[in-house]
Amino acid sequence: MTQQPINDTFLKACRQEPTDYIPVWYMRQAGRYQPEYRQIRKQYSFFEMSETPEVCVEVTSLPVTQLGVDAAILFADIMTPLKPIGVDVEIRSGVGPVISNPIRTKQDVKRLGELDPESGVPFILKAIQMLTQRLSVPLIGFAGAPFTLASYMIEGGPSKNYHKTKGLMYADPTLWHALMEKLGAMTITYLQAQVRAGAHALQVFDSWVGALSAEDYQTYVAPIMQKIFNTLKQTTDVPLIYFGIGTGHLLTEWDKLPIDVIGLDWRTSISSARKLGITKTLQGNLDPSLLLAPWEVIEKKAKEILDQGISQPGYIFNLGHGIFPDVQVETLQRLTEFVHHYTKKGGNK
Ligand SMILES: Cc1c2[nH]c(c1CCC(=O)O)Cc1[nH]c(c(CCC(=O)O)c1C)Cc1[nH]c(c(CCC(=O)O)c1C)Cc1[nH]c(c(C)c1CCC(=O)O)C2
Repeated sequence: MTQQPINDTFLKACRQEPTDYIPVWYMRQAGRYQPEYRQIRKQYSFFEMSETPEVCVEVTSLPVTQLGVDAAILFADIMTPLKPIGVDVEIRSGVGPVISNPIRTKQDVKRLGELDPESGVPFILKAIQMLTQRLSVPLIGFAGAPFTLASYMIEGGPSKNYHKTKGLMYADPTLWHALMEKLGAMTITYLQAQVRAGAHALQVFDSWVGALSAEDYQTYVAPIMQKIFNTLKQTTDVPLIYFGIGTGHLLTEWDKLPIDVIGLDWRTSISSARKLGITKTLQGNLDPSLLLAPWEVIEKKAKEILDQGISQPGYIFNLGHGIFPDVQVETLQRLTEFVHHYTKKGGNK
Protein backbone atom coordinates (compact mmCIF):
# COMPACT_ATOMS: atom_id res chain seq x y z
CA MET A 1 0.00 0.00 0.00
CA THR A 2 1.68 3.28 -1.05
CA GLN A 3 1.62 5.94 1.62
CA GLN A 4 1.54 9.65 0.70
CA PRO A 5 4.74 11.66 1.50
CA ILE A 6 3.76 13.56 4.66
CA ASN A 7 4.80 16.74 6.45
CA ASP A 8 6.37 15.16 9.56
CA THR A 9 6.77 18.31 11.71
CA PHE A 10 4.27 16.91 14.26
CA LEU A 11 6.17 13.60 14.50
CA LYS A 12 9.51 15.41 14.93
CA ALA A 13 8.06 17.46 17.81
CA CYS A 14 6.74 14.26 19.43
CA ARG A 15 10.32 12.95 19.34
CA GLN A 16 11.87 16.24 20.54
CA GLU A 17 13.67 16.73 17.23
CA PRO A 18 14.15 20.34 16.01
CA THR A 19 11.32 21.71 13.80
CA ASP A 20 10.99 24.80 11.57
CA TYR A 21 7.84 25.85 13.42
CA ILE A 22 5.55 24.65 16.24
CA PRO A 23 3.03 22.07 14.92
CA VAL A 24 -0.62 22.45 15.82
CA TRP A 25 -3.76 20.27 15.76
CA TYR A 26 -6.94 20.37 17.84
CA MET A 27 -8.76 17.73 19.88
CA ARG A 28 -12.24 17.21 18.43
CA GLN A 29 -11.16 19.00 15.25
CA ALA A 30 -13.92 17.07 13.51
CA GLY A 31 -17.29 17.90 14.97
CA ARG A 32 -20.46 19.93 15.15
CA TYR A 33 -18.68 23.32 14.95
CA GLN A 34 -18.25 22.58 11.22
CA PRO A 35 -21.26 23.26 8.93
CA GLU A 36 -20.06 20.43 6.64
CA TYR A 37 -20.01 18.00 9.60
CA ARG A 38 -23.53 19.05 10.65
CA GLN A 39 -24.73 18.50 7.04
CA ILE A 40 -23.35 14.93 7.01
CA ARG A 41 -24.60 14.27 10.56
CA LYS A 42 -28.19 14.96 9.39
CA GLN A 43 -27.97 11.87 7.15
CA TYR A 44 -26.25 9.45 9.53
CA SER A 45 -26.10 8.49 13.21
CA PHE A 46 -22.71 9.10 14.84
CA PHE A 47 -21.69 5.44 14.62
CA GLU A 48 -22.96 5.16 11.00
CA MET A 49 -20.62 8.05 10.13
CA SER A 50 -17.59 6.61 11.88
CA GLU A 51 -18.31 3.05 10.70
CA THR A 52 -18.60 3.98 6.99
CA PRO A 53 -14.96 4.30 5.82
CA GLU A 54 -15.69 6.74 2.98
CA VAL A 55 -17.55 9.07 5.39
CA CYS A 56 -14.95 8.63 8.13
CA VAL A 57 -12.20 9.57 5.63
CA GLU A 58 -14.12 12.70 4.56
CA VAL A 59 -14.78 13.83 8.15
CA THR A 60 -11.21 13.10 9.28
CA SER A 61 -9.70 14.97 6.30
CA LEU A 62 -11.93 18.07 6.45
CA PRO A 63 -10.16 19.88 9.34
CA VAL A 64 -6.77 19.25 7.70
CA THR A 65 -7.76 21.05 4.47
CA GLN A 66 -10.04 23.59 6.19
CA LEU A 67 -7.72 24.62 9.08
CA GLY A 68 -4.24 23.72 7.80
CA VAL A 69 -3.38 21.66 10.91
CA ASP A 70 -0.24 19.51 11.14
CA ALA A 71 -1.97 16.25 12.11
CA ALA A 72 -5.24 14.42 11.48
CA ILE A 73 -7.03 12.38 14.13
CA LEU A 74 -9.17 9.41 13.16
CA PHE A 75 -12.90 10.15 13.30
CA ALA A 76 -14.19 7.54 15.73
CA ASP A 77 -15.06 7.59 19.41
CA ILE A 78 -13.53 6.11 22.55
CA MET A 79 -16.65 3.92 22.69
CA THR A 80 -15.98 2.39 19.26
CA PRO A 81 -14.11 -0.78 20.40
CA LEU A 82 -16.60 -1.41 23.23
CA LYS A 83 -19.53 -2.20 20.94
CA PRO A 84 -17.96 -5.42 19.52
CA ILE A 85 -17.11 -6.71 23.02
CA GLY A 86 -20.72 -6.51 24.23
CA VAL A 87 -21.32 -2.94 25.47
CA ASP A 88 -24.67 -1.53 24.28
CA VAL A 89 -23.72 2.11 23.67
CA GLU A 90 -25.26 4.94 21.66
CA ILE A 91 -23.90 8.46 21.16
CA ARG A 92 -26.41 11.20 21.98
CA SER A 93 -25.57 14.60 20.48
CA GLY A 94 -24.62 17.14 23.09
CA VAL A 95 -24.62 14.43 25.76
CA GLY A 96 -22.15 11.75 24.65
CA PRO A 97 -22.14 8.01 25.23
CA VAL A 98 -25.19 6.38 26.88
CA ILE A 99 -24.90 2.70 27.88
CA SER A 100 -28.00 0.54 28.44
CA ASN A 101 -26.18 -2.41 30.09
CA PRO A 102 -23.85 -0.81 32.69
CA ILE A 103 -21.28 -2.84 34.59
CA ARG A 104 -22.37 -3.68 38.14
CA THR A 105 -21.23 -7.25 38.98
CA LYS A 106 -18.45 -9.78 38.43
CA GLN A 107 -20.70 -11.51 35.86
CA ASP A 108 -20.97 -8.22 33.94
CA VAL A 109 -17.16 -8.07 33.71
CA LYS A 110 -16.87 -11.77 32.83
CA ARG A 111 -19.47 -11.24 30.06
CA LEU A 112 -17.23 -8.73 28.24
CA GLY A 113 -15.72 -10.33 25.12
CA GLU A 114 -12.26 -10.04 23.62
CA LEU A 115 -11.63 -7.58 20.77
CA ASP A 116 -10.71 -9.08 17.41
CA PRO A 117 -10.02 -5.91 15.35
CA GLU A 118 -10.41 -7.55 11.94
CA SER A 119 -13.95 -8.72 12.71
CA GLY A 120 -14.87 -6.19 15.44
CA VAL A 121 -13.75 -2.90 13.89
CA PRO A 122 -12.89 -3.63 10.20
CA PHE A 123 -14.16 -0.16 9.24
CA ILE A 124 -11.45 1.44 11.44
CA LEU A 125 -8.66 -0.50 9.73
CA LYS A 126 -10.09 0.25 6.28
CA ALA A 127 -10.47 3.97 7.05
CA ILE A 128 -6.87 4.21 8.32
CA GLN A 129 -5.55 2.49 5.18
CA MET A 130 -7.54 4.88 2.96
CA LEU A 131 -6.44 7.92 4.98
CA THR A 132 -2.73 7.15 4.84
CA GLN A 133 -2.95 7.03 1.04
CA ARG A 134 -4.61 10.44 0.97
CA LEU A 135 -3.39 12.64 3.87
CA SER A 136 -0.39 15.00 3.61
CA VAL A 137 0.01 15.05 7.43
CA PRO A 138 0.42 12.24 10.00
CA LEU A 139 -2.68 10.38 11.20
CA ILE A 140 -3.19 10.01 14.95
CA GLY A 141 -4.96 6.84 16.07
CA PHE A 142 -6.52 6.81 19.51
CA ALA A 143 -8.30 4.97 22.26
CA GLY A 144 -9.90 5.80 25.57
CA ALA A 145 -7.95 4.75 28.68
CA PRO A 146 -9.39 2.06 30.99
CA PHE A 147 -10.47 4.44 33.79
CA THR A 148 -12.30 6.80 31.40
CA LEU A 149 -13.95 3.89 29.56
CA ALA A 150 -14.91 2.27 32.88
CA SER A 151 -16.44 5.54 34.06
CA TYR A 152 -18.96 5.40 31.19
CA MET A 153 -19.48 1.63 31.50
CA ILE A 154 -20.23 1.79 35.23
CA GLU A 155 -22.12 5.13 35.37
CA GLY A 156 -24.08 4.27 32.20
CA GLY A 157 -23.28 7.69 30.70
CA PRO A 158 -21.47 11.00 31.41
CA SER A 159 -20.98 11.85 35.08
CA LYS A 160 -19.85 14.83 37.16
CA ASN A 161 -18.56 12.96 40.22
CA TYR A 162 -18.09 9.30 39.22
CA HIS A 163 -19.57 8.09 42.54
CA LYS A 164 -20.64 4.68 41.14
CA THR A 165 -17.27 4.19 39.40
CA LYS A 166 -15.13 5.11 42.40
CA GLY A 167 -17.56 3.35 44.75
CA LEU A 168 -17.08 0.06 42.89
CA MET A 169 -13.30 0.68 42.74
CA TYR A 170 -13.05 1.13 46.53
CA ALA A 171 -15.63 -1.53 47.47
CA ASP A 172 -14.37 -4.34 45.24
CA PRO A 173 -10.71 -3.87 44.19
CA THR A 174 -10.57 -7.42 42.78
CA LEU A 175 -13.49 -6.71 40.45
CA TRP A 176 -11.98 -3.32 39.58
CA HIS A 177 -8.61 -4.79 38.61
CA ALA A 178 -10.33 -7.53 36.58
CA LEU A 179 -12.14 -4.79 34.64
CA MET A 180 -8.89 -2.81 34.22
CA GLU A 181 -7.15 -5.91 32.87
CA LYS A 182 -9.93 -6.57 30.33
CA LEU A 183 -10.03 -2.96 29.15
CA GLY A 184 -6.23 -2.75 29.10
CA ALA A 185 -5.96 -5.83 26.89
CA MET A 186 -8.63 -4.45 24.56
CA THR A 187 -6.85 -1.07 24.35
CA ILE A 188 -3.51 -2.70 23.49
CA THR A 189 -5.08 -4.91 20.78
CA TYR A 190 -7.06 -1.98 19.36
CA LEU A 191 -4.10 0.42 19.18
CA GLN A 192 -1.68 -2.20 17.78
CA ALA A 193 -4.19 -2.87 14.98
CA GLN A 194 -4.41 0.87 14.21
CA VAL A 195 -0.61 1.05 13.86
CA ARG A 196 -0.55 -2.04 11.63
CA ALA A 197 -3.16 -0.32 9.44
CA GLY A 198 -0.89 2.76 9.16
CA ALA A 199 -1.50 5.19 12.07
CA HIS A 200 1.63 7.35 12.63
CA ALA A 201 1.06 8.20 16.32
CA LEU A 202 -1.31 7.14 19.11
CA GLN A 203 -3.15 9.22 21.69
CA VAL A 204 -4.70 7.66 24.80
CA PHE A 205 -7.53 9.82 26.17
CA ASP A 206 -7.93 9.55 29.94
CA SER A 207 -10.24 12.56 30.12
CA TRP A 208 -11.84 11.73 33.49
CA VAL A 209 -9.01 10.13 35.51
CA GLY A 210 -8.37 13.51 37.16
CA ALA A 211 -11.26 12.50 39.45
CA LEU A 212 -8.73 10.36 41.37
CA SER A 213 -6.13 11.47 43.90
CA ALA A 214 -2.48 10.80 43.00
CA GLU A 215 -2.45 8.01 45.61
CA ASP A 216 -5.54 6.29 44.18
CA TYR A 217 -4.22 6.73 40.64
CA GLN A 218 -1.07 4.90 41.77
CA THR A 219 -3.07 2.06 43.34
CA TYR A 220 -5.95 1.54 40.91
CA VAL A 221 -4.85 2.84 37.49
CA ALA A 222 -1.05 3.25 37.15
CA PRO A 223 -0.38 -0.53 36.83
CA ILE A 224 -2.63 -0.94 33.77
CA MET A 225 -1.32 2.27 32.16
CA GLN A 226 2.26 1.02 32.68
CA LYS A 227 1.27 -2.29 31.00
CA ILE A 228 -0.45 -0.56 28.05
CA PHE A 229 2.42 1.82 27.30
CA ASN A 230 5.17 -0.76 27.92
CA THR A 231 3.52 -3.21 25.52
CA LEU A 232 2.98 -0.53 22.86
CA LYS A 233 6.61 0.60 23.21
CA GLN A 234 7.79 -3.00 22.77
CA THR A 235 5.54 -3.80 19.80
CA THR A 236 5.21 -0.55 17.81
CA ASP A 237 7.53 2.36 16.94
CA VAL A 238 5.08 5.27 16.91
CA PRO A 239 5.02 8.20 19.37
CA LEU A 240 2.63 7.73 22.33
CA ILE A 241 0.57 10.62 23.72
CA TYR A 242 -1.30 10.50 27.05
CA PHE A 243 -3.94 13.16 27.73
CA GLY A 244 -6.18 13.98 30.69
CA ILE A 245 -8.32 16.78 32.10
CA GLY A 246 -7.53 18.13 35.57
CA THR A 247 -4.56 15.75 35.80
CA GLY A 248 -1.90 18.31 36.80
CA HIS A 249 -1.50 16.50 40.13
CA LEU A 250 -0.60 13.30 38.24
CA LEU A 251 2.14 14.87 36.08
CA THR A 252 5.15 13.47 37.97
CA GLU A 253 3.53 9.99 37.84
CA TRP A 254 2.91 10.33 34.09
CA ASP A 255 6.48 11.51 33.48
CA LYS A 256 7.66 8.04 34.64
CA LEU A 257 5.55 6.22 32.04
CA PRO A 258 7.15 5.04 28.73
CA ILE A 259 5.33 7.69 26.68
CA ASP A 260 6.61 10.48 24.41
CA VAL A 261 4.06 13.27 24.90
CA ILE A 262 1.88 14.50 27.77
CA GLY A 263 -1.27 16.43 26.86
CA LEU A 264 -2.06 19.21 29.35
CA ASP A 265 -5.34 20.95 30.00
CA TRP A 266 -5.41 24.72 30.59
CA ARG A 267 -5.06 24.47 34.40
CA THR A 268 -1.35 23.56 34.33
CA SER A 269 0.90 25.96 32.39
CA ILE A 270 3.71 24.66 30.18
CA SER A 271 6.26 26.56 32.29
CA SER A 272 4.94 25.16 35.59
CA ALA A 273 5.13 21.63 34.14
CA ARG A 274 8.75 22.31 33.13
CA LYS A 275 9.46 23.69 36.65
CA LEU A 276 8.16 20.34 37.99
CA GLY A 277 10.99 18.74 35.97
CA ILE A 278 8.71 17.20 33.33
CA THR A 279 10.98 16.18 30.43
CA LYS A 280 8.46 14.71 27.96
CA THR A 281 7.20 16.61 24.95
CA LEU A 282 4.21 18.70 26.04
CA GLN A 283 1.00 19.27 24.04
CA GLY A 284 -1.61 21.95 24.73
CA ASN A 285 -3.08 23.94 26.25
CA LEU A 286 -5.23 26.92 25.31
CA ASP A 287 -8.53 26.95 27.23
CA PRO A 288 -11.13 26.15 24.51
CA SER A 289 -13.50 28.76 26.02
CA LEU A 290 -11.03 31.45 24.89
CA LEU A 291 -12.08 30.66 21.30
CA LEU A 292 -15.27 32.65 22.02
CA ALA A 293 -13.22 35.76 23.02
CA PRO A 294 -12.20 38.62 20.70
CA TRP A 295 -9.16 37.77 18.52
CA GLU A 296 -6.87 40.13 20.48
CA VAL A 297 -7.55 38.15 23.66
CA ILE A 298 -6.94 34.81 21.91
CA GLU A 299 -3.71 36.06 20.32
CA LYS A 300 -2.35 37.37 23.64
CA LYS A 301 -2.90 34.02 25.41
CA ALA A 302 -1.63 32.02 22.44
CA LYS A 303 1.59 34.09 22.45
CA GLU A 304 2.05 33.44 26.20
CA ILE A 305 1.64 29.68 25.70
CA LEU A 306 3.87 29.59 22.60
CA ASP A 307 6.63 31.59 24.31
CA GLN A 308 6.62 28.97 27.10
CA GLY A 309 6.46 26.06 24.63
CA ILE A 310 9.30 27.17 22.34
CA SER A 311 11.65 27.56 25.32
CA GLN A 312 12.85 23.98 24.71
CA PRO A 313 12.48 21.25 22.02
CA GLY A 314 9.41 19.04 22.27
CA TYR A 315 6.26 21.09 22.15
CA ILE A 316 2.98 20.79 20.18
CA PHE A 317 0.28 23.49 20.28
CA ASN A 318 -3.24 22.27 21.02
CA LEU A 319 -6.25 23.21 23.11
CA GLY A 320 -6.55 22.05 26.72
CA HIS A 321 -9.65 20.04 25.72
CA GLY A 322 -11.78 19.58 22.58
CA ILE A 323 -13.39 22.12 20.23
CA PHE A 324 -17.08 22.62 21.07
CA PRO A 325 -20.02 23.40 18.73
CA ASP A 326 -20.18 27.22 19.31
CA VAL A 327 -16.64 27.79 17.97
CA GLN A 328 -16.29 29.46 14.55
CA VAL A 329 -14.20 27.77 11.82
CA GLU A 330 -12.66 31.16 10.95
CA THR A 331 -11.28 31.52 14.50
CA LEU A 332 -9.46 28.20 14.23
CA GLN A 333 -8.17 29.03 10.74
CA ARG A 334 -6.73 32.30 12.08
CA LEU A 335 -5.26 30.61 15.20
CA THR A 336 -3.55 27.88 13.12
CA GLU A 337 -2.02 30.47 10.78
CA PHE A 338 -0.92 32.54 13.78
CA VAL A 339 0.85 29.59 15.48
CA HIS A 340 2.72 28.75 12.26
CA HIS A 341 3.68 32.37 11.52
CA TYR A 342 4.61 33.30 15.11
CA THR A 343 6.91 30.30 15.57
CA LYS A 344 8.41 29.90 12.10
CA LYS A 345 12.20 30.12 12.57
CA GLY A 346 13.38 33.55 11.54
CA GLY A 347 9.78 34.69 11.09
CA ASN A 348 9.18 38.33 12.07
CA LYS A 349 7.26 38.20 15.31
C1 LIG B 1 -14.64 11.61 26.71
C2 LIG B 1 -14.51 11.35 25.25
C3 LIG B 1 -15.53 10.87 24.40
N1 LIG B 1 -15.06 10.76 23.14
C4 LIG B 1 -13.72 11.16 23.15
C5 LIG B 1 -13.37 11.49 24.46
C6 LIG B 1 -11.99 11.91 24.91
C7 LIG B 1 -11.73 13.34 24.43
C8 LIG B 1 -12.56 14.32 25.18
O1 LIG B 1 -12.49 14.28 26.42
O2 LIG B 1 -13.28 15.08 24.53
C9 LIG B 1 -12.77 11.15 22.04
C10 LIG B 1 -13.22 11.54 20.71
N2 LIG B 1 -14.51 11.63 20.27
C11 LIG B 1 -14.45 11.92 18.94
C12 LIG B 1 -13.11 11.96 18.53
C13 LIG B 1 -12.68 12.07 17.08
C14 LIG B 1 -11.72 13.13 16.83
C15 LIG B 1 -12.37 14.46 16.65
O3 LIG B 1 -13.46 14.67 17.18
O4 LIG B 1 -11.71 15.27 15.99
C16 LIG B 1 -12.35 11.76 19.65
C17 LIG B 1 -10.84 11.74 19.75
C18 LIG B 1 -15.60 12.08 18.05
C19 LIG B 1 -16.87 12.53 18.69
N3 LIG B 1 -17.47 11.91 19.75
C20 LIG B 1 -18.67 12.54 19.97
C21 LIG B 1 -18.81 13.61 19.07
C22 LIG B 1 -20.02 14.51 18.94
C23 LIG B 1 -20.89 13.67 18.00
C24 LIG B 1 -22.13 14.32 17.49
O5 LIG B 1 -23.01 14.58 18.32
O6 LIG B 1 -22.18 14.51 16.28
C25 LIG B 1 -17.67 13.60 18.24
C26 LIG B 1 -17.34 14.50 17.09
C27 LIG B 1 -19.67 12.13 20.99
C28 LIG B 1 -19.08 12.08 22.34
N4 LIG B 1 -18.23 11.10 22.75
C29 LIG B 1 -17.86 11.38 24.04
C30 LIG B 1 -18.47 12.58 24.45
C31 LIG B 1 -18.27 13.25 25.75
C32 LIG B 1 -19.26 13.00 23.38
C33 LIG B 1 -20.18 14.21 23.34
C34 LIG B 1 -19.43 15.30 22.64
C35 LIG B 1 -20.39 16.32 22.08
O7 LIG B 1 -21.59 16.03 21.92
O8 LIG B 1 -19.90 17.42 21.76
C36 LIG B 1 -16.92 10.51 24.78
